[in-house]
Amino acid sequence: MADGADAFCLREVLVAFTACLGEQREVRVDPYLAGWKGLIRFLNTLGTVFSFISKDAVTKIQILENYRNSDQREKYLTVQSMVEYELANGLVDLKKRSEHPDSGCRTFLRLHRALRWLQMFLEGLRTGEEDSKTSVICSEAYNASLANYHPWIIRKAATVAFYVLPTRNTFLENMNVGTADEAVAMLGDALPFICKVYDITEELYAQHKLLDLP
Ligand SMILES: CCCCCCCCCCCCC/C=C/[C@@H](O)[C@H](COP(=O)(O)O)NC(=O)CCCCCCCCCCCCCCC
Repeated sequence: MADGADAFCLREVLVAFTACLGEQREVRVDPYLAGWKGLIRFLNTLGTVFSFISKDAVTKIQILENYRNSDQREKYLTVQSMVEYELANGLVDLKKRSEHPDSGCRTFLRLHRALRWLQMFLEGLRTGEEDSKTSVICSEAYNASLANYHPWIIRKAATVAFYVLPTRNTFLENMNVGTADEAVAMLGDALPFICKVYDITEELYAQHKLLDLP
């Protein structure tokens, strides 16, 4: 992977997720999307077999960025303000996708579910044996999280794609933060922030009964 301005760096991604957390437990949307964009850049270096995943993620990021660039941008500054604004104005399809198929709330929920996968995957990488298979860590994380929301055909395609992932140490060394051990140390520092972002969002969505948005 080249060392150009676009090269993936784990540090930047983790800093972005850390920057999501506000003092009042608010979750800021811009750094959240920046974190995902960094991850997608990395995903794109892993091969075209992952294109169907990155395309879907990019579409969702774009929907949320469009809200952030619209006249209502302030309402989408944090997940909390987005939920409040969209619910108060009837902008969320609660039972079936119809008038508001791409609400901020349902779109963010898809990334939120993927964040659970990320959390489990990074934790698996952090605690895994040196020569363990990234594909196994990845499928275990996937099966315990996102897979529950995907139809059979997507689960199948994702599982096939995971096979091409390199071994754990090569994967960690590709993160551009030094040795595999250094990457592990950085994951240890950053994972609590990712967990916190996940937990706060989960609690907010549960409180408003939004966890099953179509
Ligand atoms: C390192 C290998 C990365 C493997 C990625 C594992 C996640 C597998 C996700 C498979 C998603 C398949 C694409 C389609 C999904 C949609 O059907 C589905 C539902 O959307 P809908 O309700 O609008 O129809 N969409 C979703 O669930 C959102 C998926 C978003 C996935 C983002 C994954 C980004 C992965 C970035 C990996 C980078 C790893 C770097 C580690 C430091």
